[in-house]
Amino acid sequence: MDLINLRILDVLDIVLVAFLLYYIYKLVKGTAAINIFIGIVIIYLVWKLTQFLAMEMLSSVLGEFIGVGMFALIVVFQQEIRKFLLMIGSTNFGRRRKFLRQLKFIRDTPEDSLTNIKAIIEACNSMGKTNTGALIVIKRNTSLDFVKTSGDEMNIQVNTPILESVFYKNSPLHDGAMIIEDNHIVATRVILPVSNSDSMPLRFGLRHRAAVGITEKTDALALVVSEETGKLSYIKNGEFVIYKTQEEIIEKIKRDLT
Ligand SMILES: Nc1ncnc2c1ncn2[C@@H]1O[C@H](COP(=O)(O)OP(=O)(O)OP(=O)(O)O)[C@@H](O)[C@H]1O
Repeated sequence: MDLINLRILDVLDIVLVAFLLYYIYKLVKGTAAINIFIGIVIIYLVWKLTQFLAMEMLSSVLGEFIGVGMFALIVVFQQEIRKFLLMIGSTNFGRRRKFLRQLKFIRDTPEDSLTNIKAIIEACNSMGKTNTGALIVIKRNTSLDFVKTSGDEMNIQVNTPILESVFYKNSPLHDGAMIIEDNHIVATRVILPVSNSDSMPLRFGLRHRAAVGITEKTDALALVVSEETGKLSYIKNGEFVIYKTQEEIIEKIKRDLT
């Protein structure tokens, strides 16, 4: 019985390690950190091999290196570790929020705090038609106060004409990003942290890099209307989300916000 239990735990152990490695790979894929990650995996495998072959000296040298290397790793992978923890934390929060909402179904979230995604996407599409650039960030769990202060704080309920007029080229508010929290525009002209990921195609400029940057550092969602092409991009967890139709992007954002 013990043996069977042990085997099941072993399988679980391997599956969990595989998941962990997969997520780490996903986080560092396309960044300069990928080479460091591969280097570490190689050193670790060599260390394990030297242990297995009982090569005492080499194994103790590599063991020391890996022990100290842990601290170096935290420094080198600071951004990735942050993103990873955020990913884990925000998934749990999302579920908990959904669960709580189901529990208190009678006193559900007030209508006006459910973000009007349809209005946002309609505004983005109409801005796209006139090649009006826009950058909209929608808050989820992580606070965006650290960027909000760089812009002009406000409190206006989301609706299509307001969004369009903010990003209208001659509007004094059109520059920078807009932040939306619980269906309210809470800041405009916000300066976002720019991503330095080298996996982004060169054709994307600062607006797209800023959208990727904020979604790497927080769990927020970002929408970008390109001034050059009019195309709408949806960015989550530092990556461009693929969609085909307007209905599909609305559904995806709604799902990501619950
Ligand atoms: N760090 C930032 N935070 C917020 N907004 C920014 C930031 N950097 C640039 N922007 C916005 O992006 C605009 C310039 O975008 P740029 O042309 O470099 O981007 P792009 O990704 O090529 O987009 P587009 O396809 O619209 O040209 C700026 O006028 C500004 O409004």
